[in-house]
Amino acid sequence: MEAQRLLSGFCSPSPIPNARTQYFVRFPSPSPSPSSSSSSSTASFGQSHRWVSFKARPLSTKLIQCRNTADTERAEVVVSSDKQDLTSGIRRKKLAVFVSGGGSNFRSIHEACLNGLILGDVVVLVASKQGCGGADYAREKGLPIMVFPKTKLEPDGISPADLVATLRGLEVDFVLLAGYLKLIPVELIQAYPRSILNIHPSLLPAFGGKGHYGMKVHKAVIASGARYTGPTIHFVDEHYDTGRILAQRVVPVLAKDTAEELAARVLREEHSLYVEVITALCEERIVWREDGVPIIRSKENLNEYS
Ligand SMILES: Nc1nc2c(c(=O)[nH]1)N[C@@H](CN(C=O)c1ccc(C(=O)N[C@@H](CCC(=O)O)C(=O)O)cc1)CN2
Ligand SMILES: NCC(=O)N[C@@H]1O[C@H](COP(=O)([O-])[O-])[C@@H](O)[C@H]1O
Repeated sequence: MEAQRLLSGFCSPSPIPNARTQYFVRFPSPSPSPSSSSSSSTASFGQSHRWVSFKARPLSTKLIQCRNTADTERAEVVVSSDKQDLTSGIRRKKLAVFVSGGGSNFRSIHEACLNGLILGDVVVLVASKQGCGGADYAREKGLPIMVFPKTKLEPDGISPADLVATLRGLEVDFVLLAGYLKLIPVELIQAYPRSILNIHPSLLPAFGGKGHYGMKVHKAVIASGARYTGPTIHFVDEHYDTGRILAQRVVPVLAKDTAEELAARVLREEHSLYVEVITALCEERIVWREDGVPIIRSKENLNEYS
């Protein structure tokens, strides 16, 4: 067995298993060979009042998870060599992104899919108008584009029924609104329950609803004297900005901020927050509390939520 490296890892099982708990360390299975033993083995653990420290022989440790089992007589420590191990067995998701403007969130999401951060792929862009930055980026990347809805200015736009049918035909798992400025129809809401997210540039429910979009939001925040703002990511229901809040991030409003300066500061946090949330969504780490509030389970520790 390779020289063991002391890897002081800690996990706080909750509830604390009793002293008789037997811990199992599960390593990624080595390349299959007739002699390879099972990848699980017991290991010696010190157990203090709240923490368990353990030795493990990591292949190349990046992530350690403490998983409680239903059986309080045993808790499992998963020493994983990389993210893939922790998401192995989870299917890559198909994403549809909806835009109306510049598309910087769309670009950020697409890049995170390409670089492996997000366990998913953008399979279609839906734009409210052909002539927007998001559509330009999709054309540059060779992504399919649909225009929705059909309007006088966009006669090639499709109907709600065709939108749903096309997304279903593409086997889209999640719909991500990223600066989309039209009302999502009830047909799509019903076809994709708990599967449509939107990002809004204020801390909802403040500064949300009809008429609250883009720079209008930042101007209203500054005019109100609010000292804090920030992006909100929420599930989409039939009305503007009233769906269940999933994630928020606080951004300071500075005394001499212009709306443009504030918008830029919030947008940077949007890019980071949306990629983090979509990563969790595609890794099936969204959990719905009994009161209907969605929360995100930590990747590193299955007992932590945000
Ligand atoms: N069913 C839903 N559809 C949409 C939601 C939602 O929560 N439920 N979110 C919006 C995005 N959004 C805020 O995050 C938002 C976008 C646009 C408006 C708005 O007032 N739009 C104007 C039209 C603007 C235009 O066409 O240029 C309007 O309806 O009069 C408010 C909030 C996306 N869809
Ligand atoms: N109410 C919806 C709304 O105002 N959305 C906002 O539009 C901008 C789109 O930027 P992007 O096109 O560069 O991603 C983003 O700031 C997003 O929060």
